[in-house]
Amino acid sequence: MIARPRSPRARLIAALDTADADRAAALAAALAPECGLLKVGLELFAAEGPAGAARVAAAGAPVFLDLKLHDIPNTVAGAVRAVLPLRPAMLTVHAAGGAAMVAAAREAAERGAGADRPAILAVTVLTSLDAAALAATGVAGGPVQQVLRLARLALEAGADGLVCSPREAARIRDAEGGAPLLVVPGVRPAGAAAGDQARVATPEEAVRAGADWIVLGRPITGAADPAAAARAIAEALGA
Ligand SMILES: O=C(O)c1cc(=O)[nH]c(=O)n1[C@@H]1O[C@H](COP(=O)(O)O)[C@@H](O)[C@H]1O
Repeated sequence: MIARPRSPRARLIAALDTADADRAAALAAALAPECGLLKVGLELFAAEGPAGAARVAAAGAPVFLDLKLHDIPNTVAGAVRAVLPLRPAMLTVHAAGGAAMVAAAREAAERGAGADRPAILAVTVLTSLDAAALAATGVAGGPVQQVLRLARLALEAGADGLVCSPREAARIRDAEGGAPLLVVPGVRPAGAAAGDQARVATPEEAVRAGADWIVLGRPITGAADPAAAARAIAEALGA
């Protein structure tokens, strides 16, 4: 399983959110030397499937396959088995799928890939949800409380780590300690547009709060020079 990052550059995960495999491959080639991992998400996977993910992997950096699986345990286990040949370093499931589903994902990964398995990361509360949007889904108590509840559930079920916003990272570290891998999207360099992200902070704040890795998409891929944008973020973290 992937080891914790040892340098500011290694903390950086670039999200390659595009439906165009040629663009994803070009971004991957430019960004592989500047980042710890490259993230393949739903947009590229829906458009280009495993072949799209393989083109990103060809750039040479480890791949974070962010499929946010959320289904009955049997179906999630099957999906995990199906993507193992891509040798992702990280794979996401939704903690809200429940303990049995998270456990099924972990077991399928372990059986299929042994010690080489991807880290199973449980997404807690999407960073695009503010308190009102979360309440509208029927969850009482606010994002922090729900993130902490789902974090405990997922870790007890066998998740290796969590995905949360920078606003909850320190609270997770207080509650769960240093062991869980913490992957934090909703990250914006000072002055960058938040877009559809609701719970955001800067790269420096996210790392100070306890993030192992930070995920940035548009602030990097939307820049005129994505590699330079990634380098600037790593430099701000002390690279
Ligand atoms: O699992 C994720 O990576 C994820 C979880 C979450 O709660 N919020 C979130 O933004 N992400 C992903 O992180 C990336 C953020 O992209 P930008 O908003 O463009 O920086 C996207 O690829 C999202 O799919």
